[in-house]
Amino acid sequence: MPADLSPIDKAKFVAARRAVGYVENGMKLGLGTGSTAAWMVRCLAERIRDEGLRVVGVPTSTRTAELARQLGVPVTSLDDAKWLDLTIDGADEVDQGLNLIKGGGAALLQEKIVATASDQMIVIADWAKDVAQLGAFPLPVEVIPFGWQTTKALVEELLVSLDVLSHDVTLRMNGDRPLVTDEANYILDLHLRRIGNPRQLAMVLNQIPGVVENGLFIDICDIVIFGHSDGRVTVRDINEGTVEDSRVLMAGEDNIFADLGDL
Ligand SMILES: O=C(CO)[C@H](O)[C@H](O)COP(=O)(O)O
Repeated sequence: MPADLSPIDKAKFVAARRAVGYVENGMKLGLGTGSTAAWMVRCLAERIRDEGLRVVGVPTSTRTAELARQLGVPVTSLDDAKWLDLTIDGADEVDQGLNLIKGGGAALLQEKIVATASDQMIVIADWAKDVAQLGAFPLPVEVIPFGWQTTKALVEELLVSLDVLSHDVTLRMNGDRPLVTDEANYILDLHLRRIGNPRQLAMVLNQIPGVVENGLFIDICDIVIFGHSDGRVTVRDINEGTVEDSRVLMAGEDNIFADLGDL
């Protein structure tokens, strides 16, 4: 195990490891984006290598596609796969109703399309993403570059009318240039007070011309697996509440992180 693995990375790893346990032979999978999703791709590659697991994945970003190819996880397009059995992805915040804020990694558009085209979505996250109410994490909104400043003004006007704006809406930058998404769009980050009605906000944001999609995932996630740095996971199911709070067990090991070096 890398000696300097942070407590957060340990938590992400155990959540990913547990989620990959839900994967069955022959499944078509949505592969999320971000550092937690990258652990999931590594754990999936391990099962493909060690158990001969047969799956195909639809990546939600060029980053995830590259990682999957490097590690020998077969990939295809959503148009080829058409419908998926399961998507496993990270999140920036998760509330008690399993509503999410996503898009911290600027991949929310493909992530939402892929998760919506799946029978089931499992979110994997470290314990710090578990919140009572969404909104402390700035809400990402993908907008087309044409007229983005007008779109931003319309978004601000809406947020003021809903009384949820805490301070300015900002254009996400990559150095001294706007960050450009995989779909050649920009990202606005909305700094809000806590979001009282995420369903309403998600709907009205998408009515604004120039807005492509927002990072609120409502009624999409079925199960959340929160990892803890001591190797425990908390599993929360949308239908059954918290169904499990246990340590991730691996064959004959005292140290849950002992085989990280193989990934
Ligand atoms: O939504 C996302 C990318 O658009 C990520 O899933 C989210 O930002 C969580 O990332 P990480 O696992 O690195 O904390």
